[in-house]
Amino acid sequence: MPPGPPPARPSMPPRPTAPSPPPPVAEATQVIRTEPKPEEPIDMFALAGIGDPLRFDLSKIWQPRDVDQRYRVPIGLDENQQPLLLDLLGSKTAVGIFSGAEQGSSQLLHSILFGMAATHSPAEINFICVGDSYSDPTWNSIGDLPHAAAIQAIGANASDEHRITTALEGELERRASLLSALSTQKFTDYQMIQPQTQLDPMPMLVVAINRLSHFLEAAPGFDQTLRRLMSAGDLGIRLLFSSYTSKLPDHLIGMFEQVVLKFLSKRTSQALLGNDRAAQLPLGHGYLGAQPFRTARADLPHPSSSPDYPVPAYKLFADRVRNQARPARQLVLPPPGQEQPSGVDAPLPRLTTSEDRGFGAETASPPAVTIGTVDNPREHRQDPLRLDFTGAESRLAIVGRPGSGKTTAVLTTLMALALTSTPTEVRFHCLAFGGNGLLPLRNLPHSRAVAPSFDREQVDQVLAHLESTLDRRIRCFASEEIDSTADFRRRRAEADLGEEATDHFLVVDEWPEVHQHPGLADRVLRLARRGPEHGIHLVVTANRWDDLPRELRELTRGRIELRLTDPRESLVSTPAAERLPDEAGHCLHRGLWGTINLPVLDDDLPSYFELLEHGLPDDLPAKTRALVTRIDESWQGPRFSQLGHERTPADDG
Ligand SMILES: Nc1ncnc2c1ncn2[C@@H]1O[C@H](COP(=O)(O)OP(=O)(O)OP(=O)(O)O)[C@@H](O)[C@H]1O
Repeated sequence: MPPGPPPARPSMPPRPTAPSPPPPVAEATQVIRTEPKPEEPIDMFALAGIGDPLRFDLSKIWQPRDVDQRYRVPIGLDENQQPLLLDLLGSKTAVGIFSGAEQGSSQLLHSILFGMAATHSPAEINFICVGDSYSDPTWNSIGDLPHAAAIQAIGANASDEHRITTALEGELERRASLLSALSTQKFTDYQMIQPQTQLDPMPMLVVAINRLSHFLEAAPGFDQTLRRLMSAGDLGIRLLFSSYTSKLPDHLIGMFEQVVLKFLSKRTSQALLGNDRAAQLPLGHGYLGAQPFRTARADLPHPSSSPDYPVPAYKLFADRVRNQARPARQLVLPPPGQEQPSGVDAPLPRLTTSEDRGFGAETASPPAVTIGTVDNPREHRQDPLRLDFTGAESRLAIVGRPGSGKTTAVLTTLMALALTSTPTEVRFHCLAFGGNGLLPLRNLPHSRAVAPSFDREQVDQVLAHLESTLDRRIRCFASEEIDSTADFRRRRAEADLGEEATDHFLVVDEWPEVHQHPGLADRVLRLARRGPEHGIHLVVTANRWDDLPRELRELTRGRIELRLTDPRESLVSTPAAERLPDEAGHCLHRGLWGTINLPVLDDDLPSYFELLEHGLPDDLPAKTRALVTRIDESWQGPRFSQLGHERTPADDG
């Protein structure tokens, strides 16, 4: 946005022949302090009635207005030097501001948002600002306003468009369901009734789009959302866009109130106004419909600033109101992975050491753990990436290209289990076919085996042990009339069943290697079929879904899909897989984009700045081993034999 006042300009442009309605007068206009001379630039804050952004009375600016004054904002002065008001509750859903490139439409869009923020509290109006990657200057200081619900430039990042469109669609659904909860179809009626209810307030939401046609080129998928916004009914959402061209999507035609500023092209002027007057307009002049006016500006240098370093009034206004009101509901949160990765304990309650549970978090069985965070743009939230081994995730497949973070995801899952359950409650049996990544788990008191592929005897022993456990449980469940693992766990707490109700986890890291062991795939499949209902769970990893046998693919309803070599092979959604950043630890879980925590303590991770400079340290495996040692040393309960790693007298579970 060009700083400084506009050049001196001639008098008003001629009025077109079409008649225009008299402008309504807002309460705010009655407190204008100084009336600018025709040639003086018009300060938005003076026009809006709040005056000097350094001096206005914070307690007064957002006083509730009469119904007929609400959502009317001044945008400039008409030919009689009277404030010209834009009525956002008027009949049209959208307002389009047109000008040639750099001829003031983005600037007016920015100024109008500040005019709104100066006259309406964040409880009354919120903004979502979107644009192409060159739009950032148009949103200067908007992010500091408590009215800002989201600011999103759509650039090279494939997920940005999806996140903003999903967030808006979620907002449409949320508003529609709030309205229907009050059996009303009008947002203004909702606003009237809501204070007497427990329901959320519903501020007007202005979707501000900078350079609409450029934006739609960068974000073609947004067109569909635009269509929905325009046809959604009276949900209190208004579109405010700037455009350098008269060409617009069909569904906008006739749906917007038109502000036309200077154009160099007579043809565009003809298309918009039916004459070539926009081509004769001086900068800073325009038409609202047929009404000529001079535009107000929020970016005039404040008199207190030095001419060498002019500080625009909007910045001072934003600084004053920042944090001065409850901020708008944030509709787009920072994308996953924007911040530094978290450690395995980040989602856990405080870790302590106790005599009966060792080192870990005090949480109850049954086994379910949070191993990361997922983005839920439709609900405007981020949720824990939670694996529930009592349900769908009892059979879990972790699939992704080499280096996408599969082994790390397994480590984090098992470390999270080890920090939330004792070795009596959960036990791990790992076939470490994918390299040495799982070896640090060997010293966990929860691990019965971490068997490498070359140790055929150990691999066989792992399977034989689980098979006999399964067979024993099948008989035990029948004789004791146990109908579920929940029942099993409950009965364990109450009586001696002659069978430990431990949840066993068979982990097969790098599935294709099973084919090096004749008969192994069938044995694992049998455990996968019958195990979960008897507390025996399966975690498998593979580079591709096609590496898993069809039956196993169908059985594994728990799925973590990391970045695939070919996203078209996704079992979740190809577009979602294509949008996933090609960075280790980014995944899809239940259709949502998430990131997986690292298998080390949060305190052991570098600070954000260290991470920016040096990336992840090389000694993460050492830190995982240190955490394992800490858990091991703190465990004072019974120990069972560990295959290939005998350390303590056995009590075999
Ligand atoms: N959740 C994560 N967050 C940050 N970095 C990660 C994460 N997971 C893995 N990484 C990084 O990516 C590297 C590869 O991870 P990992 O060995 O787990 O991948 P993989 O898919 O098992 O690879 P392969 O198929 O080659 O065995 C690790 O060294 C680690 O630095």
